[in-house]
Amino acid sequence: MIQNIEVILADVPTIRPHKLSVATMNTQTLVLVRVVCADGVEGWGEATTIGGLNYGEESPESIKVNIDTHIAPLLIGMEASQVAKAMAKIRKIIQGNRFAKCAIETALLDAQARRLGIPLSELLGGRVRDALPVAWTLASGYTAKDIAEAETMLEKRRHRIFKLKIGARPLAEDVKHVLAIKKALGDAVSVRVDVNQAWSELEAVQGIAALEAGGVDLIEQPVRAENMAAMARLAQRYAVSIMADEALHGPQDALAFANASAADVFAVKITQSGGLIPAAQVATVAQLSGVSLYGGTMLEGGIGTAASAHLFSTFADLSAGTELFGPLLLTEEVLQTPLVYKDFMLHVPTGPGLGVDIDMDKLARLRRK
Ligand SMILES: O=C(O)C[C@H]1C=CC(=O)O1
Ligand SMILES: [Mn+2]
Repeated sequence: MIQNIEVILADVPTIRPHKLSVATMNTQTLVLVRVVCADGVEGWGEATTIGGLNYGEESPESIKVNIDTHIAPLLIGMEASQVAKAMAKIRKIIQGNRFAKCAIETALLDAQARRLGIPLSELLGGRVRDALPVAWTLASGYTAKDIAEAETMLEKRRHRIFKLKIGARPLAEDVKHVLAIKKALGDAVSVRVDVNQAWSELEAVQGIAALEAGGVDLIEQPVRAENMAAMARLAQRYAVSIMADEALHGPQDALAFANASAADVFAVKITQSGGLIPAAQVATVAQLSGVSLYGGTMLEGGIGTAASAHLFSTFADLSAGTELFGPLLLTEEVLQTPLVYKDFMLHVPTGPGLGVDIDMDKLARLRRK
């Protein structure tokens, strides 16, 4: 039986300012959900977002209020092992709130996998790989700093795929910045850009042409999420891969995008999709439609990152890799044992459930009072 649901906010400084076209992050607010069951089993989930309300329509504070006030009371007393039944009730009664739903579903699935003594990946259909390629985002705002950061990552054998955040500055400046980094890092390295919706279609036409010619591999969400028609025109116009991110709010959007041939790659995010199961459906739609997959992040800490890793380990195709580096952007680790990043890969935990555990003393110090 589901006995208690607690939502914890913890503000953790980032290792350096992280500059996106929609926000500059100096801290990340972890939104953690703890579900306690009557049989003594506990599950954890995460609903972390980026930049308060700058990126998505749920804020850390709204997620906490909505779970505490509207979602938890619907679940208390329900059978904890019947995760699908619990989630069907929430999805029927509660509109929107995909991040909140994701955290709840993750915690219930974590608890159930622990109960069964199996890794979460096995409850999600079974892993086909034990380690995931993991990109790093260069977003200091300075070209020379970004190049030095990338070189350190290459030396440490931590990352060899780099995503650059652009769209805040004039197009010509952004193009110059990206091409300077690509030139410095060379052909053995994959350089990608994320515009976070900042360009008009005309800017995208001009920007993508220059970036493609300079050897950039992938263009993420160049135009507004709502503008599926522009995404389709860009995807058809250019050979370089066009990826949808903010446009995908679950399986229904994925189906519309696939039907419109509006992206070459989908960034699958468990929170944006509304949970692990809907995120798996987004991946299924992609695979049935010939769209490639990328494992996305909302820069979550260890819980959300582990949950995402378990799901992405089950994807038959993961040709664009992942960006599950969230915990590495933070100055504080909330897990008892950190996730393993080695030889350009994130290793998927092997223990029961998420296979990671919260350091409760650490969290007690970090949590918002
Ligand atoms: O992809 C996004 O839009 C959000 C996020 C993921 C990595 C990163 O640096 O920012
Ligand atoms: Mn993105």
